Amino acid sequence: MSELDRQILKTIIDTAHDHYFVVNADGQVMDVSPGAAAVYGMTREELCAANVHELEASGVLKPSISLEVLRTGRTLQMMQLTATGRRVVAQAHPVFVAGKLECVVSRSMDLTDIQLLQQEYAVLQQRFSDHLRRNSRGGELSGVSQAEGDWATAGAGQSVQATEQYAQSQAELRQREQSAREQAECEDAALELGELQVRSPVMREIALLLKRVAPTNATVLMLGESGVGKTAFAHQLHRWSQRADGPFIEVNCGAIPESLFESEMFGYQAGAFTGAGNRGKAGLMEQAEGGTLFLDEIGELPLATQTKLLKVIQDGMITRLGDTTTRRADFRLVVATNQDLAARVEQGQFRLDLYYRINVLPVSLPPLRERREDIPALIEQHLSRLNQRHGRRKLLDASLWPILMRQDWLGNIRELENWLERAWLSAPSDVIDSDSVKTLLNTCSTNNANGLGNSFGFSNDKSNGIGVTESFTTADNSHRPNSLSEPAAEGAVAMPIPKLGPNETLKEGLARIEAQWLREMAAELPSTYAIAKRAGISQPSVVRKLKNKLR
Ligand SMILES: Nc1ncnc2c1ncn2[C@@H]1O[C@H](COP(=O)(O)OP(=O)(O)OP(=O)(O)O)[C@@H](O)[C@H]1O
Repeated sequence: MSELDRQILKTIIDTAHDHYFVVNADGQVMDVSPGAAAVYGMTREELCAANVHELEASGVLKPSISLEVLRTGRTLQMMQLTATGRRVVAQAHPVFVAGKLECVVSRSMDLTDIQLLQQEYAVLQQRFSDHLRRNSRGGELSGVSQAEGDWATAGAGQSVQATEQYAQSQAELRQREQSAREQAECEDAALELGELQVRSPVMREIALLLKRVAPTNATVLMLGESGVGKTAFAHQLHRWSQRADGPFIEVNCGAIPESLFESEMFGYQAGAFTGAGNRGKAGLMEQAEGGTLFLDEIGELPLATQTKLLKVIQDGMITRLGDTTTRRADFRLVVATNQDLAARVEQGQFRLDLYYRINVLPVSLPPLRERREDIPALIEQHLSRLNQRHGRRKLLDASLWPILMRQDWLGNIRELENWLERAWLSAPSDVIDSDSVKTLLNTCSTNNANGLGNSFGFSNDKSNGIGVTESFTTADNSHRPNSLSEPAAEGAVAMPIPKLGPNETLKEGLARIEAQWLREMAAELPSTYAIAKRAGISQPSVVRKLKNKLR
């Protein structure tokens, strides 16, 4: 390479917006671009004297993409979190000379600034439209608003003033952004959320509300679809409450047979019934003494059982089966359901008086598709759990993030976790990329036309080998998956949209398809637990659906 070529290359690297890393086959850093220093929190000289093994071990590179490329010999792209807290998307390419991997060139782009700019842009746009609205109302502009209006509509002669004002407004925005970040950090610390990932404003509001009501003894009713986190938040409510040192007793109302409800919940005296034994047993309500009793799937309780539960709630007393003495019920009641209890009351399937008793503090947890901001943190947390559990360190390729963010996750967080586990297990290497989970991508649920479909809602971009949405035709159903419990065959990713019957409503059509799915799964899978796992819903929901739909 001539001196001129070298200088041209150096100028390109030194002045490029992206940051470059060049690493030799042993992982020794050969060169970095000057901008990399700020992103990785070390000087260029320090970085050039280091080895990527050390940089990864000390947390400067989380993870080192160059190491992955040295291991796999393949081009990779992934998200990195740097030691200075910046999020970058890194791309690394192996360089082969005569078939031998000689070095890795990686290029990273700092997304933190882009995100900041997007936020600034949104705020500026908002200001601009506010300004237009004020103007169109013909109102007088006040001092500050006048300035805002001026830069937004400045003509050529006012450009210097407009630029200064723009710079000032940017500084203000940065300051606001910083204090919002600090406030969020303070809130997190105050909330002590433990394992719970709560990023979306709506979930932060809910968490704050729950923390506020935790010290009271008020009954909380958790509402929301299956898998949204009702149990997880009930548990957190208990941890925040003054009963945190007491037990948290979780009861799945859908899983207790009606005939056993009383003995399970209230307990029994010695000899109360055949087989009761001679020592008696404390019921679940007694076991919850000093703590929290969490009744999940409360909508599943039969009417007769609802009456017995209501009596305990009203009287605050428990009587064991076969006993004459009563004991004080000392627990905080938290209940949950994914059903529309008000509708069940109207249909005569749920007691109105019990409904009022439990509907003291209703808290609705929105489905994951309505708070997609929570998805990245949930994925990161579960991935790190899986890595810990299996003693490996698999990573998610950056190309998968937007795909996973787009999914509707009809089974909510449970489905997301199950999917991730399957992806983790299916990926042959330490990088989970769209190639290694190609068939699995079809098994994510999405809110497509039939609302139940397992086709992945990609665009028609086939270039990445996964974005195919065409339906099967009757003439070509050779790609159709054989069964619902198996992922679709490679290359076949969409299901045909079933037609509604001539007089069938949408609701009836959906129920018919759901029943058909369940029938097929019940025939193929060994247990309701296996069906629940496959369908991404809870096991009691499966039992209830099988009972209702297959009648
Ligand atoms: N905010 C969260 N952060 C981290 N994990 C969560 C969060 N919310 C829920 N999860 C996890 O998602 C999974 C499903 O949550 P959970 O069992 O609480 O849902 P649910 O609404 O009670 O479901 P069901 O109605 O089917 O009983 C669990 O593994 C839980 O730990």
